Amino acid sequence: MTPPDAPDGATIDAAFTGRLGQFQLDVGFQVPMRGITALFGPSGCGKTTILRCMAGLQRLPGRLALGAETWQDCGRGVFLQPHRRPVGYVFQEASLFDHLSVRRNLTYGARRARDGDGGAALDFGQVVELLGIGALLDRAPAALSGGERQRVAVGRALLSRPRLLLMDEPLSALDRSTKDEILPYLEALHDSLAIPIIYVSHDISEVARLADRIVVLARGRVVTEGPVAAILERLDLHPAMGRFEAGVVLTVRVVRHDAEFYLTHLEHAGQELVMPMTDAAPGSDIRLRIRARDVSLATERPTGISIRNILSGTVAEIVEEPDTAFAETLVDIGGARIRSRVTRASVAELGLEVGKPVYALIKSITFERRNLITRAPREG
Ligand SMILES: Nc1ncnc2c1ncn2[C@@H]1O[C@H](COP(=O)(O)OP(=O)(O)OP(=O)(O)O)[C@@H](O)[C@H]1O
Repeated sequence: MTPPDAPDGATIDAAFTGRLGQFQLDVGFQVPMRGITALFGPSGCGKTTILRCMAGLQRLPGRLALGAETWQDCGRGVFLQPHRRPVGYVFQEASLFDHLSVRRNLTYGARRARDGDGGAALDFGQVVELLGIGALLDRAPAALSGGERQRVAVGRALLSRPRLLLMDEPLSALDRSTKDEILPYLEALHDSLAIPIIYVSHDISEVARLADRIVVLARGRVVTEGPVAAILERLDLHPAMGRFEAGVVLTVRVVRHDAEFYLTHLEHAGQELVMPMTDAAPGSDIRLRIRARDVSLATERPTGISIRNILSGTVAEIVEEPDTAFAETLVDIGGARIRSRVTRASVAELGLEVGKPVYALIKSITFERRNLITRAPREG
């Protein structure tokens, strides 16, 4: 299945300004018309409102263009009504018709598309295969698990032949293990679809795993926007990004598998890493997420230590957090950077400063399978 890709350089250009009760929205962003763009930010920052504006469900002054197609331009009196916008919308809770089978729920979406406006066409069989819902077709929605319901909701949205897929915290109502079950399907969507996805989430590990780009929001405004790897290594975004889950994504090459110890050996810029065995093929690139709190620093290469991943690098940045015990550091390991959260006391004791050679110590165990993507990130 190789749907046509968006024309090179085509962008989604969105800008909305307006007041809703006490809330003031004033946002503008331009993102590639391909891949997954995450809208990330704390509760109440305006993520859902932006999606609703994009779908035309909320009418605020502004502008929305997909490539050469303008859906809204208040300056020119253009406002495409919601039912005329070829948008697939997936909500937190799948809103399926309970009296229809899964098959009829899916074809309901497909029927709507016949007099629709085109969009990246996927046929019924392709959608069913992509989402692994073939065995569910004759069931009633009441007989589905939460994860299965969400997959059917995504399938229904896709069969409406959207030109834009809007997903509003599609995993947040699911428990951890159901999330893990559904994430690979969302990754598959990313890899097979030409349809751009705007993905709302306040879970940074989900965003790190799925998204190509992040628009960081706070209090109705865009704090910053850019490729996921570049945004995640920014130490100055603490207030907007949260501390506990802070970390980076690192693209590494799979070198070989070690069946005896059940490990996979990886390589990044000439340095070796290991992780619990994955099924990714040797030679392929995978994406790891490494949390700052899982990385320690040493000024000499330690010996007699159980940690397998010891990467040499130099300190690129240090941000001490006033009135706390902690400092965030960025270590350049040759082309990529790793974040490490250490105490300010360690910074002082080890004499850490920009340019100082250090070793970043990462426990193998932190490379969890759910933090993996078997592809290199697309950066537009
Ligand atoms: N129609 C409305 N009238 C008044 N206030 C509104 C309206 N719609 C949204 N708001 C307010 O706008 C703010 C942003 O809401 P929004 O749902 O977009 O946030 P969010 O970032 O999606 O939050 P969450 O992550 O909790 O879903 C909130 O303070 C909300 O109460």
